[in-house]
Amino acid sequence: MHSPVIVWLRRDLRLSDQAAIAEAAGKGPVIPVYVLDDETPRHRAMGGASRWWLHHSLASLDAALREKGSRLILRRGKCEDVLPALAEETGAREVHALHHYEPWWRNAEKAVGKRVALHLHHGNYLVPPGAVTTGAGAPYKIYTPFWRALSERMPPPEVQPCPDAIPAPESWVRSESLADWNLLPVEPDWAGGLRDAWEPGEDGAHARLQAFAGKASRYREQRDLPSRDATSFLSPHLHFGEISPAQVWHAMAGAGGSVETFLGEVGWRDYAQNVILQFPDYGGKSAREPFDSFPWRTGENAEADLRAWQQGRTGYPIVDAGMRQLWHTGWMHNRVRMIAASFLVKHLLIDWRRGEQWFWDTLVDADYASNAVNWQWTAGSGVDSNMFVRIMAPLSQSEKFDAAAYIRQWVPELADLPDAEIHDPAPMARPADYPSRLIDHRAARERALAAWEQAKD
Ligand SMILES: Cc1cc2nc3c(=O)[nH]c(=O)nc-3n(C[C@H](O)[C@H](O)[C@H](O)COP(=O)(O)OP(=O)(O)OC[C@H]3O[C@@H](n4cnc5c(N)ncnc54)[C@H](O)[C@@H]3O)c2cc1C
Repeated sequence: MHSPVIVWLRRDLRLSDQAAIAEAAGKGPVIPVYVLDDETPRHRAMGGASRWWLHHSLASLDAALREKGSRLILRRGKCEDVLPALAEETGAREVHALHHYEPWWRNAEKAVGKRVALHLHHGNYLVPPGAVTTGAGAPYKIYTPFWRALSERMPPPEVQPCPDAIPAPESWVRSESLADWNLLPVEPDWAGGLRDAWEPGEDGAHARLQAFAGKASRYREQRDLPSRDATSFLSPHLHFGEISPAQVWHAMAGAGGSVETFLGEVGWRDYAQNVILQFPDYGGKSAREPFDSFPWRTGENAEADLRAWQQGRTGYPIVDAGMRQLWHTGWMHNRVRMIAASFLVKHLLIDWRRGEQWFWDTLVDADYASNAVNWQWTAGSGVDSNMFVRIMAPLSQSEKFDAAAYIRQWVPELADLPDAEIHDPAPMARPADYPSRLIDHRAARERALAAWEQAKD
């Protein structure tokens, strides 16, 4: 009998197109393990919405493994301690895993690799991060040339099906209980909206992919309209690796119409990871110098404004609709993410890191790379942008992208207002339970530009 092989699962919770599982299944009995690690140095503990998702995704993966004659072993602790201990306990000589690029995962991979034979495979990005370089061999900092170079390497490799059976060891080692990990909220149970909106797991991911198939060809025309469900809703599934980007690519590439624009967005995910590989601290450190001494607002009033933003009570309907959609479902439409993020940073002059943290805690697709890159892009503090002075006007954005139905759905206090008024209700038209604006747009703009003048000197 061959000695068993451990498969270390992280953000790659699927059985198909999963190179670590495919490789291990060809070598001997497989022990799939998920380690809940909040302890590895610089590890960013998952936020509440991500933990909710993780619970259900692990349950779904365990059920899928059991159909293949296997099961999922759960352990908690530092990966660099847990995995060598598990190898010793089971007699496993090898650990197989997919590459991950968050700084804490790279630390953990180094530490684990010193104590047990660790084999890392690709498969969570269209192209392995770091592999797309300029002619001179340097990594790209800007999306457009990055995407052009990446496109030349498409299509991605063919998708690998799930092995027919995953060989099991003679006996199973102890697993911790998922329920004991307390990943789900209890008091209060705020996850009702998440339960209604999502089906975590590989089946849920493929159901989303199928539902999107009929819409992909009209993506460019409709993706900015928050009142339509015109995007794929694949982000949490891609984040947790319940579906691979290669599977998404191969399923969609032939859809015709403007599907190229959609594939380009999937490429943003690769781009963001490419930035994190170059700047591992990007989630907490602005890439541009003026932002080190930026006069962000702090103190009681700023904290009250931050809370109003988090609760969707800024008095700007499009911002409030987005923030309430986020709280209720763990997801927000991309155009509205841009508007809401810009509003926090420029209208309220609150440090982008406070917004990044809130999104980290509340998004089901919270992703270190995509979140940080998009927040820094919006703030103008990123390697790829210098746009602080481009201040989005929430009201005209709301009109331009026809957000009336979206606002009615998420801000029911305003549901009776006609389209012409709903984007910017006049003081007399505001229902008593809807707040007045935290700050007037023009005053906010002037304050932001003055702050920028001060920071850049
Ligand atoms: C301030 C801000 C924070 C964000 N934080 C995150 C985050 O934590 N996690 C996250 O996955 N996305 C984040 N995004 C990007 C984007 O909003 C979401 O990926 C998208 O809304 C998810 O919806 P969808 O799956 O329907 O996307 P679709 O439009 O269907 O796009 C398909 C896939 O492409 C990827 N993608 C699309 N747009 C982007 C983008 N701008 N950057 C990186 N990848 C992209 C996602 O994986 C997405 O699932 C953020 C955007 C902003 C402006």
